[in-house]
Amino acid sequence: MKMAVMGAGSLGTILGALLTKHGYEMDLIDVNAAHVKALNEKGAKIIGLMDLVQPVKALTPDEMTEPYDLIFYLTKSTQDESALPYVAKYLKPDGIVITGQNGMPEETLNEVIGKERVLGQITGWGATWIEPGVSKLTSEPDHMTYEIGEQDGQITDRLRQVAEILSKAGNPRMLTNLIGTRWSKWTSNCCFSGMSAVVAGTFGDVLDNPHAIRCSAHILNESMAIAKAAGVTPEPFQGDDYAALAFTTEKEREGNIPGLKACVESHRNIRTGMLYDIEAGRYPEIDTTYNGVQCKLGAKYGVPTPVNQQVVDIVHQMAAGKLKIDPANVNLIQLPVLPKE
Ligand SMILES: NC(=O)C1=CN([C@@H]2O[C@H](COP(=O)(O)OP(=O)(O)OC[C@H]3O[C@@H](n4cnc5c(N)ncnc54)[C@H](OP(=O)(O)O)[C@@H]3O)[C@@H](O)[C@H]2O)C=CC1
Ligand SMILES: CC(C)(CO)C(=O)C(=O)O
Repeated sequence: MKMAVMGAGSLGTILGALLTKHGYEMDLIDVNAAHVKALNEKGAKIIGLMDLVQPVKALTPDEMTEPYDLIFYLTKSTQDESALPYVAKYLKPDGIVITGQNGMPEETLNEVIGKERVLGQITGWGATWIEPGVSKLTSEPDHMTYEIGEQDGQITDRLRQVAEILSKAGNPRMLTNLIGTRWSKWTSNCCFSGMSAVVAGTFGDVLDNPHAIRCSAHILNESMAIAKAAGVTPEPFQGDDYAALAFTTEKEREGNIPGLKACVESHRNIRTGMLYDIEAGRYPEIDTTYNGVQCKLGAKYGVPTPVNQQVVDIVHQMAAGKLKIDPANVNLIQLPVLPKE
């Protein structure tokens, strides 16, 4: 079986290295020529919570020649436009692509690749690209989870086959409600990655700021209202029932905040990749993965998203250099007034 990781960055370098180590024929494909060179010459070096140097085969998209049976798709959503045409061109007619991106990425892939060839993967671990050839694993290796599913919820032979492959790089679980599980992770990302950008800090900085965590709670509320309007049943994610944290009154919101905080307490050191992107002068995933998608879906289903919209506006202004990367930006967000109880 001929396989590739498309977008061998933070996550993809590690996934590609681990699958290569277990004997799979893997190509690590990435636009960063210096990274590709280092991977080929020195191997993939994994640091942080894993210590591994693994010889790998890497190439740039322009060097692709052979069709693939299975492609793990791990570029950022802001790179879809440049990466997906290569996936479409080099995927066998009966091949599959599985997207491990955050957000709700399947729809975008369906349009370019065709729904019948697209599977979804919720990546439950983190990594940071350090320099050419090097990626840092930021989650414990035994917490490297992959929740994978067919878009129609069937447990198929090909899904089992992907689970078998991913079992060599962590712990896969097959889902019958991919979108329901995605919804909860996506909600969590919008609450904490979105607000991590606004507070110019870590998830812990969001947790410790009373106004910021209330903003996160309202983002969750908007997301759950959209799920209801869209007919989606959110599933618990990593044991946390985000849907149960929705509220209608101020009293309920305050009562639910400790539960919301508990969902990410163990991730308090994470700083959203959107901040790194803004600092590096790159456009962040706000419109294509995080709160901007909430606003688009809210508009589609007639659900107001005032807090998500303010997060999007602030991140846009930060990315355009019109607002400083400053924790005080959180004070710009105004919350909707709720009945007291
Ligand atoms: N990092 C994490 O901890 C987690 C990330 N995710 C999600 O997974 C996805 C990937 O994230 P992450 O690994 O951090 O992203 P990275 O930016 O680290 O990796 C993406 C890689 O794709 C490369 N790339 C860009 N354009 C193309 C192209 N046209 N063809 C091939 N490669 C390309 C990038 O190169 P260059 O940098 O030069 O543009 C980069 O090396 C995102 O959706 C993210 O939200 C999900 C869970 C955890
Ligand atoms: C939260 C995290 C680090 C992983 O899901 C992420 O992808 C982001 O905010 O950029």
